[in-house]
Formats: sequence, C-alpha cells, structure tokens
Amino acid sequence: MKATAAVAGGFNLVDFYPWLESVPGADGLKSKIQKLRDYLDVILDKTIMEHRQRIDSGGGERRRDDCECDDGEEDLVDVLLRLQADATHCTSIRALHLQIFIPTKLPSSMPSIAVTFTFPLPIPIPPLQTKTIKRSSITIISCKKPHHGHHLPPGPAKLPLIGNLHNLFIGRSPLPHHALRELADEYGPLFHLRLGEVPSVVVSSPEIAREVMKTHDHVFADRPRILAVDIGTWGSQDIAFCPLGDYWRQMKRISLTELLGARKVQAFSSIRETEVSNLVDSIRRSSHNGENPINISEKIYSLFNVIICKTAFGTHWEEDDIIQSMREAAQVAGGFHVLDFYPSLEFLHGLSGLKSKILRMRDHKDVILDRVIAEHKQRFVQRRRGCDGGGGIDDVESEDGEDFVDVLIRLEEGGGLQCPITNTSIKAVLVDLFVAGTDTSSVAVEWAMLEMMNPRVLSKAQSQIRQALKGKNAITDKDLQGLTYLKSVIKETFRLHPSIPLLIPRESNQDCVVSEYIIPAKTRVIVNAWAIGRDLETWEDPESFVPERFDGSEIDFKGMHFELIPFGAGRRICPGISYAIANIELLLTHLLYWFDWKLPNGLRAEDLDMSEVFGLAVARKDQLYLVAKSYEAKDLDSGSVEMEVVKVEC
Ligand code: HEM
Repeated sequence: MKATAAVAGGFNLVDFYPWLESVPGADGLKSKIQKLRDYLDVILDKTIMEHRQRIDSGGGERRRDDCECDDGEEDLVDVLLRLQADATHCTSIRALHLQIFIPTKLPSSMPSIAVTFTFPLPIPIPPLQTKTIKRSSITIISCKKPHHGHHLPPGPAKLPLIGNLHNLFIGRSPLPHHALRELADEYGPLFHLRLGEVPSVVVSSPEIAREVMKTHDHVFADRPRILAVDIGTWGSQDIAFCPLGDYWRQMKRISLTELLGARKVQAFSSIRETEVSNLVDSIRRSSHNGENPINISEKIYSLFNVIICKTAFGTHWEEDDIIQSMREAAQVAGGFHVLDFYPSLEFLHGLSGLKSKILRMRDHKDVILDRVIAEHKQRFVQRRRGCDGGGGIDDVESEDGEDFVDVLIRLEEGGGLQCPITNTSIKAVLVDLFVAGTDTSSVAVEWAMLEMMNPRVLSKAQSQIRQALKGKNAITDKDLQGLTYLKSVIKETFRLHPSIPLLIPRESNQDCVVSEYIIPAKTRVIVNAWAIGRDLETWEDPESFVPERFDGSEIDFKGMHFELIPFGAGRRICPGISYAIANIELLLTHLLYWFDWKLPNGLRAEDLDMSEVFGLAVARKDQLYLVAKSYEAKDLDSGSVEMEVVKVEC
C-alpha cells in the first residue's frame, strides 16, 4: 500500500513524458506497478472473499436502513459489495469517484496522498447523497451521481436472473396486489423491483399516483409490450395496450366521442333497460318461488356479456368458444405471467405452449370477427345504396342504432383519418372493448352485492330506492339521479374492490424524477389502486365497508381524486366510465328495487371466504349464491310478497 501511495504521487519520469510508456522497461515503473498490482490482487481478492462469505452467512440480512446509515457496522468493502449486489444502481451510474486519503509516513516532499480513482460503468452508485464515510484509514469523500443527486427508489435486494420475482411469488400472498402492498409496507409508497428482466416501480399512495398520472402523465402514459396481449390484439392495434402515439390518440378520441361518449351511452339505454328487465324476469323464474339460491355471479356476467355484445356487434352470442377466448384474453392481459418478465426470451412463450394457445384463440376470434365485419359491411353498402339520393356516404351517417362495428366501418369508409382504420384494427378494438367492458363491470356488481349482505347497508340502500321509485313498474336512467346512497355504495365498492387492482401497467418513455427518486426510461410502472383504496393515511377504518364516508364528500372516481382511481387517471384513463356506470347503476337499482336479498342457509357476510382470483379483473374465487325475496311493483305500497327459500348450495 505504501509503495502504491508512493508511485501514485505522480512524480515519476513517465508522468511528465507520457510517450515513455510505450518504451519497454522505461524507468522500470511499469513492471514495478504490475508487481504491486499482482500482489494486491491476491490480498484484496482474499479480503473480498472473506467479506462476501460473511455477508452470505447472515451478515447480508442487514436491513436496508441499517446499511444506509453510517452505523459503524460496515467497512468500505461491505459497502461496495452491498452496492454491487444491488444491481438497480448500475442503470443510472455514469462513474464513481473515490478519493482516498492514505495517511502514512511519506517522503517529506509529499505531506499526504489524495488519490482519485474513477470507476467507469457498471460500478454501482450508492443510494446516498454526497456523504463522508470514515473507515479506518480510508475516506470516501466524493461520489458523483447523475440526475442532480437523485437515485432509484428503495426496494428489496435483487437476485441474479430473477431479480425480485421471489419477493412476489415466494412466502407472500399469491395475489400480486396483496404481495405488492406488503412490500410497500416495508419499502414505502414508491419502491423499485426488478421483475425478471423488467425494471419496475410500484406506486402505492395517492400523492405519488398524482405525480405519476398527472404531473408527469406525458412520461408515464406508454404501455409495456406484453407478448401475449400483443399477439391477441394483432400487434397491439387495440386502444388499451397500443403504444402512445398518433394511432392511440386517434383511437382514444374515437372511443370517447363515437363509441362511449355521453350521447352514445344515452343511445344504448334501450339495450340496457331491456336486458336488465330480462334479467329481473330470469331471477324471478330461477328462484322457483324462493326455493333455489341463485348463482348471482353467473347471472350478472351473462347480463354484461349480452349488453356488450349487443352494443358492440348488434347481436348476442351464447357463452361459446368466442366468449371463452375473450375471457382467456382477459386473463393474460393482467400481465403477471412469469414469462412477461423475460421479454428477451420470447422463445420461452413458444416452449411453454402459451404462444400457440394465444394464436389458436386469435385464429378463432379472427374467423368470427371477420364474418361479423363482413356482414356489417354488406349492410353498410346496402344502406348506402338504399339511400343513394346523391348524398353518398353522408346519407348513411345517421348514427341511430349504430353498434360499435357500424361506427368503425363508417369511419373506415369515410376516410380522412390520420391513421387509416383496417379490418384488423376494428377486430383489435372490439376485443379490447369486450374484454375491458364485461368482467370489469360484472365483478364490480358482484362485490357490491356481496358487501350489501351487511343488512344495515342493504336496507338503507333499498329504502332510498323504494322511496324514490315508489310505484314504478319501469325504471329508466332518468330515475337514478337522486339515488345518492347507491352512488356511495358503488364508490365504496370501487375503493375496496377496484375491478383492476393494479390498473393496466404503464411504462416510462424517458428518465423522470418522482418524489425525489429517479425513474429511468423504460421502467414498468405498476399503480396499486387496491392498496391506495386501503391506505391508512387516507382513509379512516379503511378495511370496513362504510358508504357513508362519501356523504358530503366530493371524491369520485373520474380521475381527479387520486385516493380513488379504479378507472385510472390522466390520458390513459378508462374511456368507458360513463358506459360502465350507467349499466352498473341501472342493474343495482333493479336488483334492490325488485328483490330483497340474503345469503343462503343463515350465512353471514363475515362467514364468506373473500379469497380472490387474479386476472385483468379480480373476482372472488367462489361464485356468489344469494336468495331472493321478490317484490311486485303493486306490492310496494301494500307490503312484500314473501318467497320462501329452502335449498342451499354454496
Ligand atoms: C367497472 C368497469 C371498468 C373499470 C373498473 C375499468 C377500469 C379501467 C382501467 C383501470 C383502465 C386503465 C387506466 C389507466 O391506465 O390509467 C382502463 C382502460 C380502458 N378501459 Fe376500462 N374499465 C371499466 C369499464 C370499461 C368499459 C365498459 C369499456 C368499454 C366498453 C372500457 C374500455 C377501456 C379502454 C379502451 C381502456 C384503455 C384506455 C387507454 O389505454 O387509453 N372500460 N379501464
């Protein structure tokens, strides 16, 4: 070490005549240094190995906080090994400058030695501000970092190859939104993970959600490419997963103005009202005078399936292969398949059989949707011919009774779009709307019904509805305005059970500082709306279902209040909010107006297993069976018609 210090002083002949370096053996310095280095190599390798062994045998279990503070436990080798293990820091480092003072007896011409080593990439950069750490005779006094001192958010240590997948899948809840909340409890509301190959951050507080989805929305509005979804949507030609760009902008605008806007939601009201009335009849029939508990989950799902089919395609398919393949598409869209975390290993999708399964599902959808589009195009041409009074395409632009396919064909035929619509993009958008519009709404109603098995909430909701609609035989959208308690029940349901608990993943398109941490470009951003809805600092008694918490509160779910974001926020916000809420409100009003509900066999809500299954939309694992006591409109004045309930199958 002394000898190293002496040559590092820079008073050697070769330092003044750099060209001498190429002269073999000039002033003997090179060979001297090489000898020194070889000697140090042996000693330092041994030292590093000993430290590594100590860390591996338990010293490595130190908590992050302990490691970061200058607590006298770590020496310099420990610090550097810890940073090396935490590979996340490699991504943002430019260089690490260590200036080392070696206080030793030196030639009198040199009062002390200050040697600066500059380590190039990928030496990891420490997650600390410029800071002095004294360790025996060595002092790190400067540490240059990019991004003005910002570093990555905290997170658990990464393992080679799998990164933090073990933190998600081993020893924690099997449901990603639960596991991620547990991690947020340890690492805070913004933490960093490497999921396989994918650098990710997880957002678990309203404040950080606001920063990501509002302040820096332009940075975080892209979507990661999820292979299964990409194949299933003909190369992400849909709206939900297509990359930010002109195509997405155009299709989002079309979805908001032509497909799901207020005018269109109003235009679809007759489909909604007819189908909900049909469901009421079907429940009356299936309850067999109250003898059979009803599988309400199935009924609700079928209803939303019919409604979306009719609004999208103008017709309705029974539950068959295509519906099944749409449902399976929803499962893979969750983006938590382990293969999604190894994008460079696409061939694994092939080996696992996932790719061929998705291709099979897509081929099946291809056949059916090609046929649907061809039929609609034929009808479009006939309508154009029928009204060809010289007006051409304008004559068929009457939007009455248009379903989604009609609208998209009209826009395709009309031309003039920045990004032309093709049959393939129509198919991708249809799959999107079907997947996004069915399960999401049906699980919301299912959770609402389940939470209303709390008799206090149920009777309060029913008495407001029955009071407001007293004597009505037909209920329409217009009757729903004043149903404030029902609206609070829906908000509370979304708070505790957001249909898509982790929203749809986002991806950053450039480096960005959030809450004083740097989030590099191409980081996957997961917003845990489920954890935010249960945040202890935001909500009082967050685990309880209390719709009254919204009394007199302005909080709603339209993307302005980041404590409640079941539909997301910012430019990627769900365009189907009005459509979904119109369906959900009408259905719940009918269910509560026409029937009294209870759990079969004297069960209470707290007896139910609330376990969930993960997919794009998260439903309860078990289907919900309920018993209905039916009311006829005429009975609302004169009292209830009792329908006995006997059998229980749960
Ligand atoms: C309860 C019902 C629904 C819930 C909870 C829901 C939730 C969501 C969420 C969380 C997102 C991602 C937002 C973000 O990244 O910030 C989303 C996007 C989307 N939703 Fe919904 N949704 C529902 C119903 C619907 C319906 C009925 C449709 C259409 C028929 C629909 C179509 C879409 C589309 C196209 C996107 C992608 C938007 C984009 O990426 O720009 N959703 N939805």
